[in-house]
Amino acid sequence: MTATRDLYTPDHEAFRDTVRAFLAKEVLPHHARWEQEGVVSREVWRAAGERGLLGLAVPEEYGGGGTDDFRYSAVLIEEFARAGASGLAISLHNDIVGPYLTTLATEEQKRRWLPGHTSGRLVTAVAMSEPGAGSDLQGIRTTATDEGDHYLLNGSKTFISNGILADLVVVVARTTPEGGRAGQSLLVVERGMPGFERGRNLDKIGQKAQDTAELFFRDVRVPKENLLGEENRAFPALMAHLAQERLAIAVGAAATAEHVLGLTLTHVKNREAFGHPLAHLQHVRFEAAEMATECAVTRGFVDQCVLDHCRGQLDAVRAAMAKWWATELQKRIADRCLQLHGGYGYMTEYPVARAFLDGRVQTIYGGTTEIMKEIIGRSLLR
Ligand SMILES: Cc1cc2nc3c(=O)[nH]c(=O)nc-3n(C[C@H](O)[C@H](O)[C@H](O)COP(=O)(O)OP(=O)(O)OC[C@H]3O[C@@H](n4cnc5c(N)ncnc54)[C@H](O)[C@@H]3O)c2cc1C
Repeated sequence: MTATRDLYTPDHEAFRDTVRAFLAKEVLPHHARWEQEGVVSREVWRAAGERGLLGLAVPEEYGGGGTDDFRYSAVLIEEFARAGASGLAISLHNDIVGPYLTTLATEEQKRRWLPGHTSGRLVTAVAMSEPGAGSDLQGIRTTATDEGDHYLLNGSKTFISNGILADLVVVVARTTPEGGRAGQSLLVVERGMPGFERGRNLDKIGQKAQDTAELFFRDVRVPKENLLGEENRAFPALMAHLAQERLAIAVGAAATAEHVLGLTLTHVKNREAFGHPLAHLQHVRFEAAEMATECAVTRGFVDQCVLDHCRGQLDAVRAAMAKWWATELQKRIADRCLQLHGGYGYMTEYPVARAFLDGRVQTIYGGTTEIMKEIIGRSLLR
């Protein structure tokens, strides 16, 4: 079933070995405990930094990997997906927050934040969503009022990944009341700033080891030195990075779908009913055939998008296509594979059950399937 992939070189595959070794030693032995605790340890972030897995795209002078080759990120994401290691939000840190810091930060800010980002000393998050604004980010109500040498930040955010552990949070706030999209800015809020408080670690149906939290800002004095990029220019900055965020999610979705299918093929070969392995049933063979075909077609498109992204040619529309298609596929495959496991599929000790639960959010965060279709539809019917 495995097709040859032209995407990776031996160097990428060597990096894959590093990631696998890290997962086997530092992540998987602890994951069940983290799921109970609702959060991963700080030590695992440090360990990831020591192994060179953080800040792959950050220049070496700040302790990063110094590569602009997104395929290394793709390898990392694939291996985390295959391991079912949904607790450590490493792709969020590397592929989503990282680019804001590397492309928008001043030299002084880079020196302040990037060494911690790459060593795992500073866990990062991005806070856009609010109780009243998710898909429609124009509705953001968090305000940052100019007070001379600082902004006074007020408002709240919700569903923020790494929300409990984060030491640096890139917050989208309104700096111009009537500016619409044009009136928003990015501020970096640091752990310990007076008035910055965390709410509950939210109780989710999946990704149990991942901390997802509400954040509250009450008269937080954010120094002007913590403005990231230009004032009132958050929207173009967000748009510039969304394609990579969506591609990263699509890469994980394609890898998870393949992995879950692989587990299921093994299960139906071993599980007997009516005197034969389930795999002898034509229905099961057709299920397997359809799913394997869908995975293979998806893999081709997602790999092409990764290559396009490496060449600087992935546009928002194709990233949206990859995101909605691959995550909807992941959802369908997890559901069908769970069914083929029968009652065992409903037991959380089985990886297929966890994949079903952990993967459900993939069609929601990073822009919902419906918003992806809006982006694509608009581009076609403008
Ligand atoms: C586990 C988890 C982690 C997250 N991590 C982060 C994070 O780190 N940082 C962050 O900022 N946010 C994060 N989010 C928030 C996430 O990005 C939002 O949940 C998502 O964008 C959807 O917004 P919403 O929940 O407000 O839903 P809504 O916007 O209220 O949407 C509800 C439904 O309406 C549909 N809908 C909305 N508008 C349209 C439209 N124009 N056309 C058609 N249908 C539409 C949506 O597709 C959806 O089905 C996270 C969410 C979850 C669940």
